[in-house]
Amino acid sequence: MFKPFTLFVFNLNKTNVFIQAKYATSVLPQFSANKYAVERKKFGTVSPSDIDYFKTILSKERILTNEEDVLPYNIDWIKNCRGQSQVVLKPRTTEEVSKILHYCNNKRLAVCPQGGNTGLVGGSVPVFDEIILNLSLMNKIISLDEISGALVCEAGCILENLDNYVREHDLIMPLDLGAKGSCHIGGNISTNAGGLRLLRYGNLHGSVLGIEAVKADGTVIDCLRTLKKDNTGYPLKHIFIGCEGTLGVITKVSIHCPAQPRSVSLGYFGVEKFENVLKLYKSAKSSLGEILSAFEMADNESITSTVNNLKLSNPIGHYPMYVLVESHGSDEKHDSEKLNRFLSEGMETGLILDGTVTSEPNKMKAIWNIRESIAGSGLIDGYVFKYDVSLPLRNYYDLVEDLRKKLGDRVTRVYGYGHVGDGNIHINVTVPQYSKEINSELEPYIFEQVSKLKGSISAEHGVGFRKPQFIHYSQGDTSLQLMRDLKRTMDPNGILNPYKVLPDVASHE
Ligand SMILES: O=C(O)CC[C@@H](O)C(=O)O
Ligand SMILES: [Zn+2]
Repeated sequence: MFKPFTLFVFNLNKTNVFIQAKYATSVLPQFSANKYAVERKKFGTVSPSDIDYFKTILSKERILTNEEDVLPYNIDWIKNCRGQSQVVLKPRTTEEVSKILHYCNNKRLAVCPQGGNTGLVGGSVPVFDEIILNLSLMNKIISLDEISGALVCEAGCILENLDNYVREHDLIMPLDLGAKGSCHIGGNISTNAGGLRLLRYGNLHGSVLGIEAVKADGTVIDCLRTLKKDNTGYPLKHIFIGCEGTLGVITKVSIHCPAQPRSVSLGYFGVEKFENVLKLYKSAKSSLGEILSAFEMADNESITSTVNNLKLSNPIGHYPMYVLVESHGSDEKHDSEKLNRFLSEGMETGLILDGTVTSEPNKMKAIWNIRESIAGSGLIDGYVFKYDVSLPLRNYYDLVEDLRKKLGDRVTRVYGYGHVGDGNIHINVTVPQYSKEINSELEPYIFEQVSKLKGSISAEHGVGFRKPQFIHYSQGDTSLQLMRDLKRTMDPNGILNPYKVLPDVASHE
């Protein structure tokens, strides 16, 4: 039976348990209700005979059909989107993924590939009743070359587990993000996740050495090399990096792990205004040079949200802006000389008003925890409108101030924080409950402003199903057409993660 898509908004009570659900909207904004119903009919609905077939591939306990068991896989972690899937499949091998997709493609059954389900744009949960293909059991580490740093593993490995593993071999993972304890490396790669240290270690297009992925028809594409250099034909692995599961399901990855830094320090500073944050960034680049591993900012509202809502303690007083500066180096003496120069310059010029610098792992963890908790802290206010944009640094913070003026006390908070070193700011607007009126003031306004400044409407979280109708603010017609052509070539029946990324390519006749 056809079940309509629901974009749910859950209100959270103070203990983080959702207590009620309200519809934000009943159809995807880019489709009229009629068009949507027509689109949806292009896919089949899972029947008992399909389940019987899946039982020939997967053992019983790896097929979830009980409504209660399936529910957590249908809802994204910010409890914003809720699909209506009837079944979760948990393959253990690439061969199983291939057989499942081959079957689904023939039967026109839509599939939503899912990793740790930590995405922020609804890309990892179904829209309707797509089959959820959850990769959590594909979590084996296959090999690690300690000399080259090439790690090969399955897509369902949790990022933090991989980091712990490679650290035993004096290496680290090249990416780190707040969701590290539950996100999967396959999900990170298929969304091209950025995170906290992109400034130092670059993005995943640079770190990923190889990929094994399964196409919609079940064909296994083996690009699982461990080479740094390989100019033989089109660089296919890049097609899967950031495709959000719409062109194929990543099953194995090979990734370059840098050496574990021997000396790490973290500074947390109070700053008077955003202009000074930029000056401090310039100074950090020149004083710290190659050891600068992260330069993050959070405004006062962001820190207040975390400290008040999550009851965390802030080791420094109240300031309009906060900055985190981290160094990864190999020589403690040399690194502290650089840090001292940065600090004394910052204090002499008044750019740093107050702060703390530490190399103690527990203290660094506590400071990072404040920064990493900002993303979830707004949920306690009720509903969070989240925007993840790239902007030229000189305009980085303007939109936050602009929105504060525009929205006034009709919202609970407007706050900005993010990865200054990457020109990527997260703007969060919180309200007690979802409001259509506020939504229409924010969108497309924010995207229009970002587009005018030649920024990106999604810096690192992807497009998912929240933003396809806005993708044109960042991509031109000819680029979009090429993306559609690529989708049609890779997935002619449109079964892979339909309604995500591209507008109007849910499926094709
Ligand atoms: O939730 C957000 O808006 C941002 C999440 C994440 O990318 C972060 O940098 O903390
Ligand atoms: Zn971020």
